[in-house]
Amino acid sequence: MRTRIKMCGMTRSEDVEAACQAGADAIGMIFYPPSGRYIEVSQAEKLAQHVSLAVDKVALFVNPEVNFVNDVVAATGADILQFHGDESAEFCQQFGRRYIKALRVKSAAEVAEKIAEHHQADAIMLDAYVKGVPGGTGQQFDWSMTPESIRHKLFLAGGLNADNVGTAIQALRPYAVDVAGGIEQAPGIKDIDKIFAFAEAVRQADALFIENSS
Ligand SMILES: O=C(O)c1ccccc1N[C@@H]1O[C@H](COP(=O)(O)O)[C@@H](O)[C@H]1O
Repeated sequence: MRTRIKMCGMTRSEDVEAACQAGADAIGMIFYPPSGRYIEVSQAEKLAQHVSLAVDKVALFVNPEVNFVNDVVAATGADILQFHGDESAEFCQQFGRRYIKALRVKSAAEVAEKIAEHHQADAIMLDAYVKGVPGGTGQQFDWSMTPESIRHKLFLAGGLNADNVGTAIQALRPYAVDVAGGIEQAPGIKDIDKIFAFAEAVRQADALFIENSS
């Protein structure tokens, strides 16, 4: 299995195109106004037109209004919704779209409880817990708190970059890795070299697995 790649927090068309060229499987757009990576719906509508055919468009929200989610989906054609706040399972399911439920890792017990609550989510993202900030902090969490049972639908996030993503893949074998800050020069402004380096580091880690298992 190859590790899927989601590159998140896109604000510029050239970054979207570079991510698609580098081999990203999904592109994330952030609809959480306090984020330095936030984009308006009208901007996202234009950005979505630069996403390659087989690359999923992910719309990220933190405790959004229902109408706002519907507006974003209508404007961007988002394939996948990512809920990064305290949304209930019922809330996430009502849109009839595939969705990723992001959980911030505070304790193993709490993660287990939330995974059980969100067992119908298409994917679970684990990200670092930082008080008062819902995500995109550039911080890593203690990977040993990752339950084995969700590896097949795990999006690993939190402080990943080209230097540490290989170690993360070796340690956890997640379904996908998710990155925002690790491919940037400033919030929302991606660095093309870092985009390609990240994708290459993932490919190298996957190749090592194939090599070691043959
Ligand atoms: O990136 C943000 O600003 C953000 C804001 C609110 C919720 C989630 C957010 N980002 C998500 O967090 C991951 C990890 O970010 P990083 O690599 O540690 O910088 C990011 O990929 C988004 O999925």
